[in-house]
Amino acid sequence: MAAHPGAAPARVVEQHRSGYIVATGPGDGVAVESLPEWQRPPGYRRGTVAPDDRPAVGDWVLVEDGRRIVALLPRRSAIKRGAAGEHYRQQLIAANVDVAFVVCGLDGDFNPRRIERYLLLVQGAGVQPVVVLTKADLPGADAAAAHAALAAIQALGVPAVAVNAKDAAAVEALSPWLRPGDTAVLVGSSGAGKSTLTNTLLGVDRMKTAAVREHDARGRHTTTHRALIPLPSGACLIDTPGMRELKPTGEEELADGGFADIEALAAECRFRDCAHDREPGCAVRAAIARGELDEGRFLNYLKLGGEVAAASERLASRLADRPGAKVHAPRPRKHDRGPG
Ligand SMILES: Nc1nc2c(ncn2[C@@H]2O[C@H](COP(=O)(O)OP(=O)(O)OP(=O)(O)O)[C@@H](O)[C@H]2O)c(=O)[nH]1
Ligand SMILES: [Zn+2]
Repeated sequence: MAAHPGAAPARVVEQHRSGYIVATGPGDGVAVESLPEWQRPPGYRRGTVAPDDRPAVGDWVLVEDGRRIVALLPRRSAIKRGAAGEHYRQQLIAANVDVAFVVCGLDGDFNPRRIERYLLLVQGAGVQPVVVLTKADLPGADAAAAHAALAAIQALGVPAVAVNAKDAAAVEALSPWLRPGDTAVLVGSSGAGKSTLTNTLLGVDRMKTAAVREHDARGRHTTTHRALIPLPSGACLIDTPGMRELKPTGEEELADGGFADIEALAAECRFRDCAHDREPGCAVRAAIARGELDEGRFLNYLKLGGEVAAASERLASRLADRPGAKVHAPRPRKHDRGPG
């Protein structure tokens, strides 16, 4: 900020190919130019500016003359995903996110394995997860099962609530994580209730207001489908298409991502390289046999651990290919042996 005394901070609410829409307050938004090196020129050369060093939705930037970004301010969290393709790439989806609501319906689609996956991915981004079980009102939703699911998630130290996403009471249930200045995202599979919850959090009045503002003639850009949405509570909700398909980046930690208990058990196995299969003295198998560890969750731990390890390897070889590249190196794993 000292280098740009004439510039003012603003937050990125939309990202486009040629530039950004930034806002200095709820509901406003102006198109600004980005730094030339953040744009992809026609003959885009690899390694010009790493995607990580370009702003994404949720980032704070400095804007000069109200129309030109001159700097990207440091971010406190970043949601990235491993992008598919021949070469490993990381794609930055959202920045400065405080809380991720992991949305899962208590209907036939309820799947603890999927929740475990999202918890791991969210943790990798440095974001607080909160599990939101929707469709608690449906006759198909078994109250006892819902209760057990909530208790199991809370036992991992993760807050969890059950709601009817269509009911305004859901706003109250999520209010502890939607204080003024908080930034939230919704993740979860298709049909889980993310759009429904977004509409409920926005409130009907707010939606109407936004629609009216679209017609204002000040050249301001206001739409109802923007990527960063101010909520009536004073919190911000980031809703970008990329958010809906998260894959491990290779930077996740199984111990911090909801599997601390299994990692602790594995440390008790007789053999350091125990595959927890048929080895004697396996503490993991023993816990499963005693009914203290859910086998489905253990198998998911192996599966997710394999995905993280594979992504981590691709990230490492990517780094080796491009010594000068500014991609963050994976943190050393807590255990030098991967699961499985
Ligand atoms: N009764 C009831 N219906 C719900 C609830 N949450 C979602 N639904 C319904 O479930 C369907 C899917 O909800 P959406 O909000 O569109 O799901 P989504 O997560 O946004 O799905 P995608 O846009 O495909 O990612 C809709 O018909 C909703 O009305 C709930 O808590 N209770
Ligand atoms: Zn073992």
